[in-house]
Amino acid sequence: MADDLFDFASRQATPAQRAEELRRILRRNNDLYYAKAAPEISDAEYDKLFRELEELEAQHPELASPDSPTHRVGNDLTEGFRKIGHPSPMQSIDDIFEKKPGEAAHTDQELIAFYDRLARTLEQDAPIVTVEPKIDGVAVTLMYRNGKLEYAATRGDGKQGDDITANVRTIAAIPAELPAPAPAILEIRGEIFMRSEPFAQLNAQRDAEGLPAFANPRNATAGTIKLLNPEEVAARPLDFLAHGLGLYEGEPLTDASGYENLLTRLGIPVNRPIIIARSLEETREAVRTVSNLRQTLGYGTDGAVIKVYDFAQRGELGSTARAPRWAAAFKFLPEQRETVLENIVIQVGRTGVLTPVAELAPVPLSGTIVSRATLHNQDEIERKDIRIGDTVLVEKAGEIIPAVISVNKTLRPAASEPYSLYHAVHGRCPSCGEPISRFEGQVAWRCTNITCPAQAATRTIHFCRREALDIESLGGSVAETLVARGLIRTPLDLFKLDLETLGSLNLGTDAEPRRFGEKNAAKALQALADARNYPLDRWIIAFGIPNIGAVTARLVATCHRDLHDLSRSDYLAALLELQTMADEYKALNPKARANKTDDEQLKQQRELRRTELKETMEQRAAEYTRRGYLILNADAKSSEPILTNPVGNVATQSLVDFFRSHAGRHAVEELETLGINPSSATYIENKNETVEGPLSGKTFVLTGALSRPRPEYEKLIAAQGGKATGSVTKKTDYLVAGEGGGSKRDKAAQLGIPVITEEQLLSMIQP
Ligand SMILES: NC(=O)c1ccc[n+]([C@@H]2O[C@H](COP(=O)([O-])OP(=O)(O)OC[C@H]3O[C@@H](n4cnc5c(N)ncnc54)[C@H](O)[C@@H]3O)[C@@H](O)[C@H]2O)c1
Ligand SMILES: [Zn+2]
Repeated sequence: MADDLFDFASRQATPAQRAEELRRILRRNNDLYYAKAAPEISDAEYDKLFRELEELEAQHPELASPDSPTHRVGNDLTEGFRKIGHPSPMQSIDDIFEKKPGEAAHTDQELIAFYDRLARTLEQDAPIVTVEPKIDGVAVTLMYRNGKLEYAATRGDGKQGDDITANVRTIAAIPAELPAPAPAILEIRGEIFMRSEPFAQLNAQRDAEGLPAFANPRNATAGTIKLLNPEEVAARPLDFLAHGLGLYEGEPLTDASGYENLLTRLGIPVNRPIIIARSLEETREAVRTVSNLRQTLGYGTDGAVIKVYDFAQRGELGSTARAPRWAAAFKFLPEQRETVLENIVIQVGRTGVLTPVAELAPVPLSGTIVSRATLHNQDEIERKDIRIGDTVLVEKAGEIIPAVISVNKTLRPAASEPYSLYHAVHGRCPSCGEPISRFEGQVAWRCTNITCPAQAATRTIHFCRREALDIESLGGSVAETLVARGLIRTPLDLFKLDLETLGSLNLGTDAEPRRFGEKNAAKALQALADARNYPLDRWIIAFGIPNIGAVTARLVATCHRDLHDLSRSDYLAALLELQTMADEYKALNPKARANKTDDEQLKQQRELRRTELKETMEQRAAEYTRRGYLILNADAKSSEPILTNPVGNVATQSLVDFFRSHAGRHAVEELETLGINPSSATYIENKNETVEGPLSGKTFVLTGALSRPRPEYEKLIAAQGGKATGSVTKKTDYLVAGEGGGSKRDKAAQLGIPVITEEQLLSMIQP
């Protein structure tokens, strides 16, 4: 199958290897989908991998394992939320597919098998089931005690979930109180989701504010219910529908109709329609009915849920660790079509991300004519080997933007070439012509130019944020308008605005003008005047340099006097040079297998180079080690120089790149012209001298196996006024020893230096 994800790997690997690989991929995508609400692959792709693993585990029972993703529900637990134990587990639902993609025959085969299994287990020819739309949202449980909403929780790991009560209280569809007589205990299971129309409005609004759009309503919902500020949640169009029951104490409930009636009386919105089917044929028909209703429901659905009608029969069927045996989710196939990919164009988004977009020969798909599809990023293009001129399979599922699923390689033109986004744009941003780059650990190519026209509004909004220069009255839609009306091209242009221009700025339309006003303008200009004197770290944040957050910005500000100093930083240059030398030193290690040789001359040459490198490193680092800006010491065993870069290699590179880039240099020059040179409020000339603490004047040596990395202890000791050195001498006050550490222990014993444990060290800091 040409569109098989990772099919190359599957042909090479043994079943055990493939199972491990699939589990790894599924776990990663579970985390992206449930905990981070930012999936990277489509549900259909996920389902295919999941099914492959299920089949593999069925064929090779020895490979089965209870912690395989096939035996667990995906885990959405996140930090920052109280955990709530579920009185009965919140489960998933087993999928059944219409047919395998590309397979014409066997339609409904899995549905028939499911129904047969129900009939057999229940010893009944035609068990009654219900069929209802499967809502593509986020599962939630609502606990009502004596008619009052006690808490709301996510599914979590199935056993316990995150307490999202405060957020759920903002959802209008969920009653806080139920009309009497209410059951003593009523635990409602249901779905929080967004309807298509308000979702589209939300995205339009985000786009106007320069925020990234949500890929689909489910992601938007999953992200929203995990926001820490309920006020923000209240502004999002969340909705709710009930579809299940947890703990219950009240008038007896025996079946799906009783449940539906009870909830209707209590004013809890129920997912409808719930079609009752009394035979296999009726079930198949009901599934078709739900499928045909899809376009009219007003919310995204990816299937129909089939459930046994009678509650006693549900009990009889029971459940597995992951899902009930009395229910199944019939997954609809998303509509797919083949067409020719005529060209790939690169769009520069408002945040600087370069997105490849396919231009297609127009095809009708799910009710619209599709002529463009997102290709996501270079990695996706490579993974699917998509080339210009290819015949591709395009899919549109729900409201998601059309996507290219696979390539029909049998129709590939002979002259086609692999596609490279980087080469297509000659390594430069199509909007501003500056070099593009990739962030550590991210797949997207970006333009990081602070003066890129495509990003003017987003950059200005960022520049004005509270954590940056706190000019919030000029952020948001005001920044948009300033850019749209050509009054600013870059954030720095803000400093050139005058009272009259800003005051008469029209925030409305030509027909309905709305002036920014003199009073607001005066306040904004005052905020800009204040910003001129804000400390260096806030300016570093304002520049929006890749990989630089508030913590790094603050750290960098302690090592530089002002922007002028930072923009020509020898310290950052030294860190990069030292890292390069340390890497070369390591690469020449004679003990490394790659360096095994009998060539004595070569060995000598390498040794010479290593000595030279070590000396150069020590010289280059000298000033900064003395000032406590970095640590360079030797590994006890190999005497390999170890560089501890407190800024981090990636961040260091990012900063250096920024200030060396055309755009960065230009920004610094422009600030100079404007008479702005932000200075550091936290600059420390010599970090070794200034720190006073419980360890002041004490010298430590670390040895043996410690529970934390050694550099971490070194930092800790330095932060408390102490000093950590590499070898035991008369000047050493304490040897901190974990397990092992033989020679240093001997030396300490010889010199009568006390040997202490990690715990003793920590208690010296915090008795
Ligand atoms: N794209 C990705 O990277 C990725 C990663 C993980 C999971 N997924 C998707 O999630 C699915 C697995 O997620 P899951 O375990 O939550 O299962 P699921 O979403 O397929 O089905 C179970 C859930 O359906 C919900 N539901 C909606 N309507 C319902 C109704 N009418 N009746 C009963 N329940 C209803 C319930 O909340 C229940 O928890 C996969 O099949 C895949 O499509 C995608
Ligand atoms: Zn650009």
